[in-house]
Amino acid sequence: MKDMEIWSPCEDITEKVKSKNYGILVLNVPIAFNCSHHFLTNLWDQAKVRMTVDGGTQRWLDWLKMNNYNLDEVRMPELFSGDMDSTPEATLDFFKHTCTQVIYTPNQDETDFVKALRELHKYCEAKCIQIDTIYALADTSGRLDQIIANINALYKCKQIIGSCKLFLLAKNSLTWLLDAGKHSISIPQPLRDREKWCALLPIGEPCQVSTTGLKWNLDKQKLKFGNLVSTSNTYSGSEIVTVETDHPVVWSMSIDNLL
Ligand SMILES: Cc1ncc(C[n+]2csc(CCOP(=O)(O)OP(=O)(O)O)c2C)c(N)n1
Ligand SMILES: O=c1ccn([C@@H]2O[C@H](COP(=O)(O)O)[C@@H](O)[C@H]2O)c(=O)[nH]1
Repeated sequence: MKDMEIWSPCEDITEKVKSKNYGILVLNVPIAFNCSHHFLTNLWDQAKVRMTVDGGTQRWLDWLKMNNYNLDEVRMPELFSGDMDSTPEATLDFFKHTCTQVIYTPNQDETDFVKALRELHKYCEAKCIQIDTIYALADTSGRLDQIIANINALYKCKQIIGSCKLFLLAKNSLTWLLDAGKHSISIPQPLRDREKWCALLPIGEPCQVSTTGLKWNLDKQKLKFGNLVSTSNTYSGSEIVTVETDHPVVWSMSIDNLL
């Protein structure tokens, strides 16, 4: 187990320069970021590998058109996968004339998201592309089953993408899994100053957690559904939040006004 896992994803996505070793994946969710559209196109353009997942492909094309991008001038995804139940025939046809690899993943025992992670990993291995991070555009509104399935993907992804980190990036939140052990999470000043929300969610299993840097810290307390779950928490002002947990726990934080 590592001594302390260091996280600074807010800085990474806003500065977009710290690590360019990331992949981006567009799920079938509304692309409704409150930010300037340059943020998204930049995140897309600078990725080492781009992927759209089933209905996410149409969402991405529609978003580009809505923002007046010329499709001939935009980088197409390297990969587009799914069981294709949400993709119009015309969109599949469109991709036949591009360099995008279209991968049909019909298995109905896993979500298109999880299957996409597997395909992305295979692609990177085959092309010797090194990525250490994947941002999945995964808005947290709408279907509760899919929201939970997307969180389940955080739990499953280690078996699929190894040590590569997976973040669910929504228009106003960033969510990822903290493994058992110690973590240091860097909190940008605007989030601390505005006392934006953060949460520790023991979704997979109960866990014993200690924290520093939060308004409502935990001291070897058990987080468990049906008992204590740390929601609507916020920051005490410290630049760093530390979390020590004996089992994996989901960390979610507001990124309102950051992008
Ligand atoms: C016990 C069990 N419950 C439910 C399912 C059904 N199931 C799980 S994942 C999956 C595929 C979901 O596909 P995805 O494209 O991710 O979502 P969709 O929008 O089509 O629901 C299906 C059908 C199953 N195979 N096993
Ligand atoms: O309401 C939704 C629908 C879908 N997702 C995510 O997108 C992929 C692909 O979905 P399709 O419906 O097959 O196009 C799915 O696996 C989910 O991860 C979602 O988050 N919310």
